[in-house]
Amino acid sequence: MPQLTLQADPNSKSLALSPQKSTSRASSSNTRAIHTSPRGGGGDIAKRKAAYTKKGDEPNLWELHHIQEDMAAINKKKHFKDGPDAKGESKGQPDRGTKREHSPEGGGVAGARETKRHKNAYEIKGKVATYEDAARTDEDPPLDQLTRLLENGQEDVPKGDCVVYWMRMEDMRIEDNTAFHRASERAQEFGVPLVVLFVLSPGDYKIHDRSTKRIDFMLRNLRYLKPRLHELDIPLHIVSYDRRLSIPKRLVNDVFPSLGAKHLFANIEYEVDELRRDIAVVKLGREKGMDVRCLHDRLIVPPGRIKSQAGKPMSVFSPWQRAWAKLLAAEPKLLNLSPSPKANLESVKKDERFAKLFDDEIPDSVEGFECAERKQIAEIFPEGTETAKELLRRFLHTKPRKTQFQIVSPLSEGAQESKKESRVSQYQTGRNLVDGDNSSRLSPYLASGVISGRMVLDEAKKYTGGKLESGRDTGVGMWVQEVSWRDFYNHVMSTWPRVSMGRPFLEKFADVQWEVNEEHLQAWKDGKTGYPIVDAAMRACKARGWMENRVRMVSASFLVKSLMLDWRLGEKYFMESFIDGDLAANNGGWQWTASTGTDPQPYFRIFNTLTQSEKCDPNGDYIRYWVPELKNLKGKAVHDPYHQMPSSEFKKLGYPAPIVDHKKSRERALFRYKNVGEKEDGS
Ligand SMILES: Cc1cc2nc3c(=O)[nH]c(=O)nc-3n(C[C@H](O)[C@H](O)[C@H](O)COP(=O)(O)OP(=O)(O)OC[C@H]3O[C@@H](n4cnc5c(N)ncnc54)[C@H](O)[C@@H]3O)c2cc1C
Repeated sequence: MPQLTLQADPNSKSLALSPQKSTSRASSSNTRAIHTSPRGGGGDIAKRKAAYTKKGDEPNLWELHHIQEDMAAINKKKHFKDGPDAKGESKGQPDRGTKREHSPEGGGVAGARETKRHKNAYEIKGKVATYEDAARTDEDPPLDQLTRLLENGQEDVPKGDCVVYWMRMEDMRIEDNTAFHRASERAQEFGVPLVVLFVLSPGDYKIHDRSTKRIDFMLRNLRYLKPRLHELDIPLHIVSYDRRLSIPKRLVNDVFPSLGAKHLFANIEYEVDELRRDIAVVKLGREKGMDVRCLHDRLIVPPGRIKSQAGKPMSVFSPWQRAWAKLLAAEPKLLNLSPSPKANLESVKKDERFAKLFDDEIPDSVEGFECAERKQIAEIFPEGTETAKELLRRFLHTKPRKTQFQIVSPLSEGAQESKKESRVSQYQTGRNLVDGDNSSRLSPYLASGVISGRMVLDEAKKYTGGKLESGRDTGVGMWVQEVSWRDFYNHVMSTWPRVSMGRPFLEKFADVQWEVNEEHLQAWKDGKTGYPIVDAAMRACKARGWMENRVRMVSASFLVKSLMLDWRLGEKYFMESFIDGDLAANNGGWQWTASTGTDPQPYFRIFNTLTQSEKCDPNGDYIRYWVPELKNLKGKAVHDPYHQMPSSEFKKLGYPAPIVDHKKSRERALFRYKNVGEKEDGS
């Protein structure tokens, strides 16, 4: 199979125009705006404009959009100077009126407060948006901008020679796919072929910290889809652009005209960069007389639908979740599945322009994202919607299996059918255990859209005789609640995009003082902290690209509260490692853990790693499997060998001693959260 190499993109000079390097953090966020200076200045913008003019480049709307946005920000400087009203808001429901508050929560504004400012590890690498940049983005979130743009649709667009559905790496399925279905309807109405477009964008993958496992999973799913699309005589057209900012222009100027396409359909991705890209596509497309439709599909309830009684967005999960369940009861059509797309006429192959697309090759790998463990990962997470459906079926109808946390196929034989003792029926307790397949393992499939949230809840509904349960008193109800967390964190990210720009939701914690300790960071990544449950989880993460929820929380908490390392370092590492890496969920999980997020774990509640270990892995099987140095230990010693064994015996294990003392590190964390901006030694 061919290997994808990065293509130079002559049309994308716009990248060179920005003097600020975009960063992986920016990725999901604000590529040009992320820098360490606390006050982004107009000088940068003037330079960028000058560079833009000097190069005599054709207008690139996306870049212009960024520049205009910055200009607008300067004009609004007065507005920002005073900082947000620290008292004005009730918890989690900032004003979303015409003049939005930019600090979601009272309690201090990073950068505005005079604190002893120590550079944090992450900031040194230039990964965190300034308070102002984030505030500006929150004030008029890109999703709102896109929505406004789409409200004034393009009228009377000629039908063109085909309709294009642009499949993204988050909606890789044929069934229940809103944009695919609507594109198919339009193609049928016009009597023209439907083409599926997939854009490979290594530049995006780099900047967005994509893992090799996730990119490989994406390619495997493309390979799964291609023959299924061909059965419908629908070609899968693959293009590749390394320079992500050039994508709108390349598609609108080159790809769509070459296909004679006037109508484009896509599902919305809620990350800031992706929204900005789509805004540019809509604008550029309209300039060329195209009709571009961006549709809600990813979530069960589209962002913005759930508001408090006062009409404000909600940031506390429990009331939000109740409103979510109430809305689904009132509008069950939100759960309706879209019909699958119809086949093209076979004559599509008579037109040379479309015929050749059937030969488009899916690369074996993307340069820079070769997955060394591909075979193993493909065994643990086989691709395809049919697999996802079978995993869901097994979760609902078969018993948990103790060996399923290992490197084994989830489709292996031996799963015993049982409704009464099925995994979902035991989910209330099972979800906190790591020594078996107690949860669904569907996160990679949901993150890549191989199966939809609606499809998943449709089965949950069937399981309970047609009524969707979402209360905590049954296993299935509790599981549905977990699925709603996915919606919730996407709502949060769409409403307060600041969270995806390296900013804490609670700005009052922006200046918590982190340690800068590369050795500790590396020990955490390598699973060599001397805390067995953390080490087991981190080694499992490396081997499988996946972790059970409980150990995601434990290992994240260990990084933040025990090692006192910046949560953004952990967030980035998880994204770079996970096959299910998803910005909204990952950021939500990290900000919860770091006590900086919406509805977070209070900062004074610090996980005791040892207690957590004994609860989530009661027999120590998970630890023994993933940390072979401890495989022969009996009883409780496996959770805490350093303290439970004579030192001479411990030394023989070849396993590290704990790199921090739990009690001392706990006190340190409490001090630093309580006294933001300070270190306990006054340094
Ligand atoms: C620090 C941290 C980082 C995380 N990073 C990610 C990530 O990158 N991608 C990701 O999909 N999940 C992430 N999660 C959430 C959660 O850990 C995983 O979704 C879950 O472990 C996946 O296992 P499962 O599919 O068996 O889940 P199940 O328990 O079977 O739940 C079903 C589905 O609900 C959704 N879900 C469950 N819990 C959450 C949650 N807390 N937040 C959002 N969605 C949820 C997932 O799509 C999941 O597949 C993170 C959690 C933490 C604490």
